[in-house]
Amino acid sequence: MLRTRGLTKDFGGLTAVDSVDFELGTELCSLIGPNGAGKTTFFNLLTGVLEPTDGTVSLRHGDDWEDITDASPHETAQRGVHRSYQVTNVFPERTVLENVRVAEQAAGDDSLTVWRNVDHFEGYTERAYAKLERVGLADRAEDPASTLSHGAKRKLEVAIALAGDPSVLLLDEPNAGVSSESVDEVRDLIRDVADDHAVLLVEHNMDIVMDVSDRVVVLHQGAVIADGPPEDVRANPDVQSAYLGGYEPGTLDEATGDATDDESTDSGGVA
Ligand SMILES: Nc1ncnc2c1ncn2[C@@H]1O[C@H](COP(=O)(O)OP(=O)(O)OP(=O)(O)O)[C@@H](O)[C@H]1O
Repeated sequence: MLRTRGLTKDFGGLTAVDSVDFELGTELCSLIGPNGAGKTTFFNLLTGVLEPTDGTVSLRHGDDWEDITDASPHETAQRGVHRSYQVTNVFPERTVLENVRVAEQAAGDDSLTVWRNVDHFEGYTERAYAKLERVGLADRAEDPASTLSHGAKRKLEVAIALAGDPSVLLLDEPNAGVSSESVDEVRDLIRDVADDHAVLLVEHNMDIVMDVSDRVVVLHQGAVIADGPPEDVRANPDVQSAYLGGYEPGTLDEATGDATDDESTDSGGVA
């Protein structure tokens, strides 16, 4: 679906992404690696947020590959590559439904009139509602987004990323800040959307990565050091020394240094 060849990004003297050859198929592929490995930079190159120093990004349409290296973020999204962000990206004062409807309109032909609330946008509303049903937020449709818990906000971000029916989903730490009670729900949602989308997931929670992934790619200092099924990657000595550091299932916080926040740190705090 999405392919890179020799993809490279230099920031001054630092090579953040180093000659990466990568191809995402119709699968759930996780991209892991230590802090600073280049994961976010790689996402930014795939989505046109950053221009590469070298290399190409291509998107598959049937038997053909379209070079989208120079496409803007908007053009990349229009071609069916959507992403969710590490940092919450919702309009807090708008309702949950409005947030998704705006994303549907932005993906459609009404991007200049996104906030107009008139009946002929019914189609967008219906499509937005369907996304909320998919992520399990239909009962919160009319609530302001600010009243959602961290976990529910993450689900809303996935619904926003689904708006416009992309073929490729790039999910950037969809579990960041999610309480331990909601982690399983978000994990199930990630697996569910992978049924009909090619998904590239950046995730620090190794239990989730090992559980949901069809394939795991490991970045270290901008380069791919391992690529394969989760069990092979977990057993790879290079990966163990660069990143996992003795990871055993159920011990992720010790392995990655990551922690999940309490839901109460969020503004709304609704479970
Ligand atoms: N705009 C920038 N200017 C200069 N250096 C940058 C810029 N963005 C990222 N870097 C550097 O590039 C390297 C890769 O950063 P990046 O954020 O892509 O890593 P990451 O794997 O996403 O890390 P994390 O897991 O902490 O999110 C880091 O050394 C970072 O400091």
